[in-house]
Amino acid sequence: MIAPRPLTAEAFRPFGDVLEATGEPDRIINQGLCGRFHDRARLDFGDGRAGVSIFEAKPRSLPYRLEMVERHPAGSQAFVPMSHAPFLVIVAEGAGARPGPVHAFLSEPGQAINLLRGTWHGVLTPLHAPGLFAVIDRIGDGANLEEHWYDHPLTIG
Ligand SMILES: NC(=O)N[C@@H](O)C(=O)O
Ligand code: NI
Repeated sequence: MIAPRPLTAEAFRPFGDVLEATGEPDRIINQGLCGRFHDRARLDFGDGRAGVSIFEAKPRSLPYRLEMVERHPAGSQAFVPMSHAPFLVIVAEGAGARPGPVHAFLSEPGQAINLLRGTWHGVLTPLHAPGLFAVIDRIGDGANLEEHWYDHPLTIG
């Protein structure tokens, strides 16, 4: 069984970015009433363009049966919760044809993620309703989805 670890920017850095309001803001704006944590995601949309979509995903529960991971070779993908709830983040190492070791993370309320272009990941996995997320990813022509189905599903949790 793969046990989820707490989601931290440091641990997640090889796979993507953790978006959160921690530490001092980079800028104080709006007459001092707002802190801006500026430009925190390594976005990459290749030859496409940025799109914002809304996902309404069914909540899952732990232990979670991981049947597949996927990756987007043409662009990054960010998941921004629209509810104040943790969600499950699953990624796998490797840039080759097959994913490497799998890692699972449990987010804190208030954290969002941006997956780097080409990062193997489990699909969006909320753990609480409503599974509402804003998703920022590549809109464009051409294939942008590769899937790897495990012969024997992995257990997370
Ligand atoms: N297919 C799709 O739009 N979503 C997936 O890429 C996902 O990671 O959830
Ligand atoms: Ni995806």
